Amino acid sequence: MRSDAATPSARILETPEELEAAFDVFRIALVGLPPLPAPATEISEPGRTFGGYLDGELVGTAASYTTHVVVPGGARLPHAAVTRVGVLPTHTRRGVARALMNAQLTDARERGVVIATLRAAEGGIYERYGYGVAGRIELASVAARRAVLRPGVGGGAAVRLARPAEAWPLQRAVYERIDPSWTGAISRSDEWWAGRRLRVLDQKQQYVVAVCGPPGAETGYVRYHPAGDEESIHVDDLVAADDDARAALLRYLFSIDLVETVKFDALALDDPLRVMLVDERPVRTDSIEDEIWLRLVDVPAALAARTYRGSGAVVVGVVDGVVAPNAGSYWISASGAKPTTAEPHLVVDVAALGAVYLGGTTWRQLAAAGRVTGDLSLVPAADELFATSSAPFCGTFF
Ligand SMILES: CC(=O)SCCNC(=O)CCNC(=O)[C@H](O)C(C)(C)COP(=O)(O)OP(=O)(O)OC[C@H]1O[C@@H](n2cnc3c(N)ncnc32)[C@H](O)[C@@H]1OP(=O)(O)O
Repeated sequence: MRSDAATPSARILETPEELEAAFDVFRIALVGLPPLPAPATEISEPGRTFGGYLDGELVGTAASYTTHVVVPGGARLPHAAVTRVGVLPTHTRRGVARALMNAQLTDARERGVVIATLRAAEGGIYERYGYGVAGRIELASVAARRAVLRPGVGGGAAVRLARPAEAWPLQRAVYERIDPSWTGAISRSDEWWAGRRLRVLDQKQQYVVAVCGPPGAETGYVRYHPAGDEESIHVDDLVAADDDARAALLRYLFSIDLVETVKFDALALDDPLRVMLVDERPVRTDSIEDEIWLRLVDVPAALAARTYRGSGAVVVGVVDGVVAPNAGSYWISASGAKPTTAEPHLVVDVAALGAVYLGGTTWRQLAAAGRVTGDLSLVPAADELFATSSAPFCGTFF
């Protein structure tokens, strides 16, 4: 029964029954998600699933995986991969998601998490909770027959198909051996792997895993599945230790008989694919979408952990309406970032700072959007400081 006066609350769920109930809430909220073909405990990190309550009834949920994220300069920071946020359609717009996000943020801070990221179902939801778009991906279709790699491209390593029994342990072993170090990469937890495997087995039974490199020392893999029509494949996951391994996997994908189109569901915006081809026109952008929504959970720690470039210095003022210790001024130069009592040159809210943190959104773009105030003549200096040599990219969906 609806009671408009009810105040939403959130708490950590512990028992298997509570976790099942939370998954059911998420399944109903995310219209169309099939039931989980295994106990929810298999995909839920203990202590990381929150329940949202109204009138004592479980009506919402939010969960996370504990991993690390790579930030500019290569540091790996404690990270919460936020996932499965949902509120029953009968109880939306009454503050349940806000209660969940705030409880999750407080808990993450207490555990020493520095950054939280998520993948948003809709673009209009998460900025209010302090998340900004820090990285974007390209979805692209490649006409396989016309995709010819340049003669100078490597990729001589042999590619073999993983046997069904080894496919999942092998993907994980290769990912962990590579230990991705690009800006935006994250580690993948036990529960993430369990969840991914269950979903793929449930929905994409015809998936194939191909690996390259010598057995026991593989340097990359690609997992793909046939698309709806019979002449296309979707690349779900492609991980390579280096350019050579990546080229070997691409060469394989473009040479599969009967496959006219290879669809990539997530390429970094500066992926070298086009440039590797003799003719780049077989690559067509289907869309560019937000990938990494980033929330700075601990602003001083996050700012201190990444590197900066150039010779300038700016004092950035940060506004954070939820996490009071994040608010304040930070002196940022190539020698580092630290809190200061100086007057800020540029002022942003924590979501805008999250957007520029990995270098995937620029201060100039924020300024054009009216999201920076202060002495805007220092925007180019801020951009020089925050510039990175590669576009942020995660490549892990959660
Ligand atoms: C990381 C992920 O898991 S992505 C998947 C997210 N889940 C879904 O999309 C499933 C379907 N949707 C839902 O379950 C819910 O609508 C949620 C979780 C998105 C929001 O839950 P609610 O409890 O309705 O949000 P809540 O009442 O706390 O709203 C907070 C604010 O967000 C706004 N808001 C909530 N959902 C939306 C939306 N879909 N679009 C725009 N604004 C929204 C509310 O209007 C409110 O605004 P205000 O702060 O200006 O008052």
